[in-house]
Amino acid sequence: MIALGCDHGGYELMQEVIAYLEKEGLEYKNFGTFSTDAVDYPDYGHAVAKAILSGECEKGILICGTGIGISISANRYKGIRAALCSDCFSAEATRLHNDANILAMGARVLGPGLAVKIVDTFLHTEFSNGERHIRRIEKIEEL
Ligand SMILES: O=C(CO)[C@H](O)[C@H](O)COP(=O)(O)O
Repeated sequence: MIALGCDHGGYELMQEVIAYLEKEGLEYKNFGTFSTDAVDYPDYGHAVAKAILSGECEKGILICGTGIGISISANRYKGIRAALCSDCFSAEATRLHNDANILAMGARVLGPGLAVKIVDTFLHTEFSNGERHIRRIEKIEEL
């Protein structure tokens, strides 16, 4: 199950992401927002982080205008590794190396075609399980 969260800046791009997930038959739970009415991005970053930490969802996708505020919000939670990506190389690398559990994107940064490719890359790349990467992730989680 993939947890989705966005603010008003990310709402329209999230509709493209949802269309992709539905086409691929991937299950998701949408924590909102559900319109372009102005909201506060931390509310959605927190909701998606909590859904992952509770075990309800395995991964998350967060979108705000830049992707910055909503990823900062999610990364306040121990055990959350939210990666802000604007390219497919980073989306692949953050799964392989960081075992990122949330993909964050900026709707005012990316076009929908690239954003959907980034989502596809993120969701279809497994953690490498490399010893050095595990050691580094454990150091992140120590704090
Ligand atoms: O990118 C964001 C946070 O990092 C927000 O989407 C952005 O700050 C919203 O701005 P506004 O209220 O002016 O639409």
